[in-house]
Amino acid sequence: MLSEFSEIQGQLKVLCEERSILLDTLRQLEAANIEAESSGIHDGDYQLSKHEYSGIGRGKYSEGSTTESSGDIEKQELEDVSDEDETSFHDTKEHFTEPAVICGSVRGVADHADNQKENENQLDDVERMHADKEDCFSRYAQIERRKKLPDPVEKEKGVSLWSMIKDNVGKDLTRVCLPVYFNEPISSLQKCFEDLEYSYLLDRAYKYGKEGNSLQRILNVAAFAVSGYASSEGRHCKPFNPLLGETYEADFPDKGVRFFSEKVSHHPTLIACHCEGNGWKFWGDSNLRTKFWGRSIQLDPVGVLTLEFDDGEIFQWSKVTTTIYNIILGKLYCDHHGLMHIRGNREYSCKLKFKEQSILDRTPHQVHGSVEDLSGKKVATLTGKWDDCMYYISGDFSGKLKDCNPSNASLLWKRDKPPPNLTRYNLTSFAITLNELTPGLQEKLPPTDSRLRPDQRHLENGEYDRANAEKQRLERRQRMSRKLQENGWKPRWFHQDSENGSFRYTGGYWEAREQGKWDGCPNIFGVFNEEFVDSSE
Ligand SMILES: CC(C)CCC[C@@H](C)[C@H]1CC[C@H]2[C@@H]3CC=C4C[C@@H](O)CC[C@]4(C)[C@H]3CC[C@]12C
Repeated sequence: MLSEFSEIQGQLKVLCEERSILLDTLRQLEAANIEAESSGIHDGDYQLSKHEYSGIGRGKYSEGSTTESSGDIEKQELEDVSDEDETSFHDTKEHFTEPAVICGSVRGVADHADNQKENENQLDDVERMHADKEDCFSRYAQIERRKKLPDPVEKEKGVSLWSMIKDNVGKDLTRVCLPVYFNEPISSLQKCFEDLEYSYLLDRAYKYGKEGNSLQRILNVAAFAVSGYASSEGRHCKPFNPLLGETYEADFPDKGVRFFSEKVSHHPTLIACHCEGNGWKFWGDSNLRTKFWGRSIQLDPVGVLTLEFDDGEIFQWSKVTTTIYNIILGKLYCDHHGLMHIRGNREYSCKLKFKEQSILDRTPHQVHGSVEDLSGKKVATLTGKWDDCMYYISGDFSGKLKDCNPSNASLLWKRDKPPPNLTRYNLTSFAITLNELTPGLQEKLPPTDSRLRPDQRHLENGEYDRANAEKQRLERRQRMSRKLQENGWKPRWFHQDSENGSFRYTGGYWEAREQGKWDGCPNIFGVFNEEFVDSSE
């Protein structure tokens, strides 16, 4: 009896050890994967062997360790774990050439922020704003875009990350690939464009500024800066990490914008973007610094976003911190928190605080802030939620935010309703259109466009096995990227400023597209010489 007991005890011990090894592996995989994907988003093999891996003495990944390791060190270590690497995310920057139709009358939507008397009723505001939006849209070309993703060819599989790792126990853990099932059918190049969903706010800001209402201009810019976060609510899958040199174009005359992005570096992962609208240009590039906290992962975007109006007014800001919670157990969700300072080169600047969600918080996702003039005087107060709407009220209400409620404030932005029949990706109606090959588009695209990436296309079609096979093939290719870069590879459409290191669009993409001249755009998704990959590793 006793010996039986001690035998069971022994078995239990072994099981416990095995469990902790598994948990550890899981964490490393997740951290490396997030790191890899979030900015540029990669997927890849995780070379656990490189990172010393043993059940005992798991160091920084041990459960409950909340000591923050320095971002850089952490990143370095994560880089070692995964061959694929880093995380950088978007920035957006671009130009447009012909100023097109300018959105029509703004019909005094809360036109006089400076006019304290104006206490517009919320409903009125929404109606007016919608009329205003409609007005903008009717002046832009109407384009038929899809309303839903294709129906999946194969049945969805209930793969859990845990079962994936469990199945790999005893096998060579040095080369475990996360299946495509954890991805959403969007690349991070496309995800950058999601920030432009509410670009009509910039059209409106341009118009107000032109009419001499600079306060309304900055209020709409602030609403725009917040609106980019709305689509992240309920999204639990990782975007595809583009291959080095992968590009994405979005010609949306129906929104009056033209957007372009390119993955400009693989080590570290960097994406540069450039967008042109009517009367404005928006660009940026950024990298994500990742900190792993055990149960959560913190992403700190590095880099500056720039918005330039054709009349010379410029605004610059950086994105706030994003934390992804419950990466191991529980329901995964993300929160955005920190201070966003929108600096203008003229009269006004704006400070927005994204409040960190706390367990007891009954109203999460809050954003509050104020617009200041050159003397530092607060001239308007902003309040709202990043996943819902933003309001403003003239004057300084920052101390008494309760008075700044929707009944006496004016609406600046309201999020669009989610599409019917949500899939497990929870894409917004806008995101659903981003990977679509509209009729006639394929012939015009360069061979580097994200829409042509086979694994992403297969995932979108719900062909999971084919998607996985292609993903593994492209990941092998991705492994030569470091070598390529060391050998002097340069981005095709952006150049790096030697002073501040930021990437600016060099121009010429749309012109090349016009002529169908894609010289110097390699077939990055095609067949490649595997021998080269192996020798370059
Ligand atoms: C498999 C599981 C563990 C991973 C799920 C990860 C999802 C939730 C992560 C992966 C990459 C992340 C994105 C990476 C970069 C940015 C840019 C930042 O300025 C806003 C948040 C945003 C848009 C993140 C939102 C959350 C995100 C989509």
